[in-house]
Amino acid sequence: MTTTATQNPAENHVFEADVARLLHMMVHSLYSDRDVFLRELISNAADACEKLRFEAIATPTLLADDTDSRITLSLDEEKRQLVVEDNGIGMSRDELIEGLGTIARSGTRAFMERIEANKAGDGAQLIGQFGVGFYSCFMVAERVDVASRRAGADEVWLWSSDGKGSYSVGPTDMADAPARGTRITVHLMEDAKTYTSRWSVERIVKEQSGHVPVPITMVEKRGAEPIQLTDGTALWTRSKNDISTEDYTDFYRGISGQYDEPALTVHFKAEGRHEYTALAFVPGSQPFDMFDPDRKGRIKLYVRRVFITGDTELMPRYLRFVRGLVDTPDLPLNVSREMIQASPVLSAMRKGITTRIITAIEKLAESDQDAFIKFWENFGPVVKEGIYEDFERRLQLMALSRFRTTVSNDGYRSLSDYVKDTKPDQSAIYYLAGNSLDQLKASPQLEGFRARGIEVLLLTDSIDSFWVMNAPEFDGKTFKSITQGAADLAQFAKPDEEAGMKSETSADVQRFIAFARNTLADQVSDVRASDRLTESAVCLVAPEEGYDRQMEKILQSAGRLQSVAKPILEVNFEHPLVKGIAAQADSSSLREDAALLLLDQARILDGDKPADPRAFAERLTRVFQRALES
Ligand SMILES: Nc1ncnc2c1ncn2[C@@H]1O[C@H](COP(=O)(O)OP(=O)(O)OP(=O)(O)O)[C@@H](O)[C@H]1O
Repeated sequence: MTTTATQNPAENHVFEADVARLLHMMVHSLYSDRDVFLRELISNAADACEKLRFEAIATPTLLADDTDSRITLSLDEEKRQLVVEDNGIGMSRDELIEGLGTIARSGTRAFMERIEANKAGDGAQLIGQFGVGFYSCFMVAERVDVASRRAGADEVWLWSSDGKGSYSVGPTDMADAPARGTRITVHLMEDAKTYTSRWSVERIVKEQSGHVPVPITMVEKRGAEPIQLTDGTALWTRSKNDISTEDYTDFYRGISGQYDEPALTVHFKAEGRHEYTALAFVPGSQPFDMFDPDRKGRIKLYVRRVFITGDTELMPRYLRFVRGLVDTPDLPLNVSREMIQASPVLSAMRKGITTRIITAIEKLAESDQDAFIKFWENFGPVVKEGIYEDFERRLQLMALSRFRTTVSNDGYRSLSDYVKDTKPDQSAIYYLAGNSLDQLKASPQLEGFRARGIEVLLLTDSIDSFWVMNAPEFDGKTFKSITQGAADLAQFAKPDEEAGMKSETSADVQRFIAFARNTLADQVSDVRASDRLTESAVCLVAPEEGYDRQMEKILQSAGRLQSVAKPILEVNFEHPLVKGIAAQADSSSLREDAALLLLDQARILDGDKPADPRAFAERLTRVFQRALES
């Protein structure tokens, strides 16, 4: 039965609030690069053809006698129209409303915030990444009509909107829609006439959509012969020698939705027990949602050139920035999602691609320092998750990692660099973890290490605190936090002293330490003389057992620590202030204030607040008053 417009008039719908906001932004903020709308429509058309091929595996009748996928662009200069038509899966009424009236993806809010903040004017570059593709046609359209017929259905629906807040959906005549698939008629704005010009459209298609795996033809004007613009051959099936860098870049842009150049391209064919072809890219810049906990890998799975799913675990999480695809003849076409995840072919492919990508990164580190550092700055924080997660490859990933250290200045050091420059008898790789490099550099805990010329890794990524705890030895050296346990620095000489020389603790200092231990007993587990301080009077360290200071803070703020171990207050008995306080009689009321103030000072140096800000202020006032009176 054919449904006609007269039987059932179109209903009006208001766009979801987020869509309306997005449309407003499309038109007002992204105006500068309007060509992208065509890429987005073509990419949706190609996806629709791939979805149909996939559904047709189970239901071959969906294809009827029209088995070859195609995308056709028809231009009409007089009517100022551009039509993008595909013979793909098509959309039912509900799918039209769902697909073109709402925004399902959570990342869209982040996208809009970024556009609104107008950061680096990168809006157009973000369209593809955020998947807000279709709406981009309102950058050039006064009105858009989408006529669609879902494969196998005998209804045709027309969605129509001027992009100003509402749209209509209603049944339409068969004659107004393709026999299968979707026809999108873009009624162009006066200043967007260029999209009816053969040359413009041809240029944009070749530049932006040259590697879409569905052939694209163009009908220049009504009644003209169709011209083939691209042949839809899958790039990855061609020999590497026949593919230029530009070809790869275009393909990468299509698959990633990013506009940059790929930092690395890995294309290979595996033969032997499992056969597959992989084409994967490391992007040249960070995808916006790299740290989104829901973000999955973005490697598409094809079986004999048929797109099966984009939702497989073909990449370990710590390589989630890699984009690309794998095509294998070793899985059945009608493979289910569960079968895929459990399949040994999948794990073989995952292993194979992971190895190739890591090898390519290693080669980059050897061959092009600058490019490698750029890679590291973009993706290092994610790659380091692998040291924690990938038991098999953790040493390899540790060797790849680069760090800021107390001697790196503006550059980076590898662990091999570190180990090469360790002191004789230094058995540990020392590290200090925290939130910001500046704060770490100013940390009192570093003083004794600096004075002895011992390098310390400065770790600022949140994953750092995790992997260092589980990391195996690197080149025979263990990782040791300098905010935990004893520093044992006396074994290393300062430039002006001999190794093993320990200054004598005076009786006064010993007395003061005993007093402070007593006074601060409910706040610290110990007060002791420090060999890690040279300039500051005090610092806090964590006890030998348990977590270091930074890890404690991370776990505490995540609500994952039941009770926090009391820290140890280390006191620099060479410091004139400490000496002066220590010289006071035990009965002096200054001593109690001093002990408590020293503890709060250590807290502040650690980036924390005094335990009781009011009591802290009162104590400080008393000390000032005393100084003024004397
Ligand atoms: N030509 C088409 N044929 C069939 N469905 C379509 C077509 N164009 C759009 N759609 C549907 O509308 C939805 C929204 O499209 P839109 O371009 O806004 O985002 P997307 O394509 O899902 O995201 P991404 O750009 O990340 O692929 C699509 O997911 C698809 O379901």
